Amino acid sequence: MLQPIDTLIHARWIIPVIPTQKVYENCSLAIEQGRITALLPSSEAKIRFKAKQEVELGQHALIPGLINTHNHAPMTLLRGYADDRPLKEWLEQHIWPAEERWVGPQFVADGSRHAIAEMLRSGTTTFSDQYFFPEAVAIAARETGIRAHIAFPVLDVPTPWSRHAEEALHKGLTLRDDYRAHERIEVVFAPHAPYTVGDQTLEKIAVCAAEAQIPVQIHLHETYQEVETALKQNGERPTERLQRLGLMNPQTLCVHMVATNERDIELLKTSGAHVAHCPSSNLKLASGFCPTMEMLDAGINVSLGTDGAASNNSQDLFAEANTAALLAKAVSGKATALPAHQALAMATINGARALGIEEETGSLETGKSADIAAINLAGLEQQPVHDPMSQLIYAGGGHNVSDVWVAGKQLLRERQLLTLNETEVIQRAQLWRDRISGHSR
Ligand SMILES: CSC[C@H]1O[C@@H](n2cnc3c(O)ncnc32)[C@H](O)[C@@H]1O
Ligand SMILES: [Zn+2]
Repeated sequence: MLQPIDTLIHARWIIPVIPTQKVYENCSLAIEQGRITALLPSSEAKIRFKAKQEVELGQHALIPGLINTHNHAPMTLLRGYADDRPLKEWLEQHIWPAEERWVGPQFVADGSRHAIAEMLRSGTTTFSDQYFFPEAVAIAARETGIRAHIAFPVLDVPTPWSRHAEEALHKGLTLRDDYRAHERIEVVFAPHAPYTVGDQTLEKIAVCAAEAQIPVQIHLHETYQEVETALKQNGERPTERLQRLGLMNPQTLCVHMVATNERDIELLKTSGAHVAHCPSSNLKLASGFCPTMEMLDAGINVSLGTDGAASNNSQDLFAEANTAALLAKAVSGKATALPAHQALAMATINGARALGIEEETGSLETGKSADIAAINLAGLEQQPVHDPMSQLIYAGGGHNVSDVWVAGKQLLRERQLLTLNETEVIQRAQLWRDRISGHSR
């Protein structure tokens, strides 16, 4: 008697990420009620299961869905708006004025749906987002089926979403309450950066986060200028300040960590805080190089993020994995640094650890949520396939992703989005472009 299940996916290769470096050939994943129930040879799967839906992916690699641990999804609508400038000038003279003028619930809804469409089409099944009107980002994630960490922004200064930190905290915690029981969406703290949030607010967040076990993410040590200014102002490095305020711990995700010294690495190591590495954004804004190999060798958990589309300008986490691997070699002077399997781990299981959801996702293990990406390796540019892991990181990219599932639900089939209307997403982006460009800067 065949065992009834929901979905059976047969693939040429399955790369589960855990166990590390393992590649299974001609195997299948069985899925029941959104979870992986078995990973076994296809020959056995076909005589053991009767699935409602059976998918044959004879030239594909199945991997855990990618986890983008730092994004500002709605910024897809500002892609290309102010390129080729350093961070401070980019933010203060271009992005913040544009956000003040244009950002509202509809901008965030349209931009989020656009980013989610791009992420799903490049194999991302979970993203962590930090942006104004997080209610609208959460709705976009809820409606499209992707998994999300909605990191609500807290700044002491007025923003399009909040007049002051008090209001941001109140609105954000109400939103967290609204999603308390949601299986794919968690709402967490995002104090924007040490230079936009004062001690009092950071301390408040630290106490609340520790009490209620809420993750925190913050832009940290993004540039040398940030660290130098902080040292001049109060004689403390931002990492030391966060440590003093109770924010360096395993619930904190430090985004960027470019301008680091030995003391910062030691603090990251002893505190158990995580690092979100955003190599394209760091390169494009000329912020510097995050010493990822030093961090990984010290046992620090380093994940990957695209950052927003205005500073990348892509939402493709495969591209980040590729850039991270190449950059690590260049920075360390060692070709052995950050091999393909480690880059893939950074884009998957390390991301899950950074968000505190490693029990749920980040690898293709039985019992975990069926968050899966299938990558077609049949193309000219991927031949011959000596090592599928190598093709994924060094010879592929998000454009080779064919199918995606989140919690067992298929969201992408043969590159067609199943929960989003691609034409409508493009039309909304063009409408925003017309609005923004018709207005003097
Ligand atoms: C508080 S919502 C997010 C806020 O952050 C801005 N932002 C985008 N990219 C970066 C970056 O690399 N460093 C610092 N701040 C960034 C975004 O424009 C929003 O204002
Ligand atoms: Zn950012």
